Amino acid sequence: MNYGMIFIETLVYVVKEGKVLLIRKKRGLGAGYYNGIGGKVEDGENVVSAAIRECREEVGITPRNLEWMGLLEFWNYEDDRVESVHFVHVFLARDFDGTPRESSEAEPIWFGIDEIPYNNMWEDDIMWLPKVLSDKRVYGRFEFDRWRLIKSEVYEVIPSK
Ligand SMILES: Nc1nc2c([nH]c(=O)n2[C@H]2C[C@H](O)[C@@H](COP(=O)(O)OP(=O)(O)OP(=O)(O)O)O2)c(=O)[nH]1
Repeated sequence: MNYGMIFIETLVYVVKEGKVLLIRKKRGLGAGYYNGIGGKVEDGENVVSAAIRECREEVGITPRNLEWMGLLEFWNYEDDRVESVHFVHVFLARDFDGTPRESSEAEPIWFGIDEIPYNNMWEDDIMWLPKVLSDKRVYGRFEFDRWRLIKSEVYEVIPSK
């Protein structure tokens, strides 16, 4: 959903047999980084249907039973001006249909939970993704200047699951 500079987005982490499915993003913002599967919610979609569509488009799988794990806010500044604000809903999926395949946007790769390549990921991920993968819900607010992290706040959502 694009309200000018405000975006509603999704991120899905598929976890199965002690591994998490990440993508290596091939283009756009964050290209070259490993990330969960996701993108912008489009007009007429709800957040869950967008999360499912992005999984199908990016890696050809359909997640089952998405569990909502939290909300992240990414505020990107250019000097003192807000360039864009991204509200990102994070989900876990413990099962899926289909077989992960590469697309023009993403290459899917499984990582052991202890082998997640945080130094090739967005800087904030190490502050909240371990909590999500330990089944904790999170709320995070991050400020960036030209997409370099300058401020962070992370909370576990209480009551937890
Ligand atoms: N893990 C993580 N994900 C982030 C961070 N910042 C950020 O925008 N993302 C995610 C949220 C969205 O899932 C994704 C945005 O991807 P995108 O702009 O390519 O969206 P899209 O697939 O709809 O692409 P497009 O059609 O606009 O090209 O990146 C971050 O700091 N950490």
